[in-house]
Amino acid sequence: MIAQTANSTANEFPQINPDVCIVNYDTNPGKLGLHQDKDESESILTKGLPFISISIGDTAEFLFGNTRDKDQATKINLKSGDVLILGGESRLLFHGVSHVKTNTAPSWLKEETGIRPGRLNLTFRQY
Ligand SMILES: O=C(O)CCC(=O)C(=O)O
Ligand SMILES: [Fe+2]
Repeated sequence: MIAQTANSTANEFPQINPDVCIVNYDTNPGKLGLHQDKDESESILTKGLPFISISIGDTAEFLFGNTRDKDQATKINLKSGDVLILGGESRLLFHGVSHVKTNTAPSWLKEETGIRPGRLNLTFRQY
């Protein structure tokens, strides 16, 4: 299942103690080709410990699947405030961003924070 409540998802994956937060700011097109995240240690990957991606600002079209073929990948929108957790059997899925959708950030966020056009993405990882 892809979309779950935070509570049910949190209970399914082993907890991580992140030691790194990678911060990216993507403007349109913000393309990130399909890849697997395998830089973490063998033991982290073997246990399926998740990494966590938080999206703020403009919406990204996010792709994931079992191969590097973007035509076979599932597409979902990651909107501002969405939290994506890839762990367990999903830990080594191929994933990427096809594009960032211009001017899709919530208007309250733009007004209250002055955030620039684009998508702020934070990924928390344990190495
Ligand atoms: O943009 C995202 O939500 C995921 C980013 C990602 O896959 C990565 O940094 O390896
Ligand atoms: Fe990744």
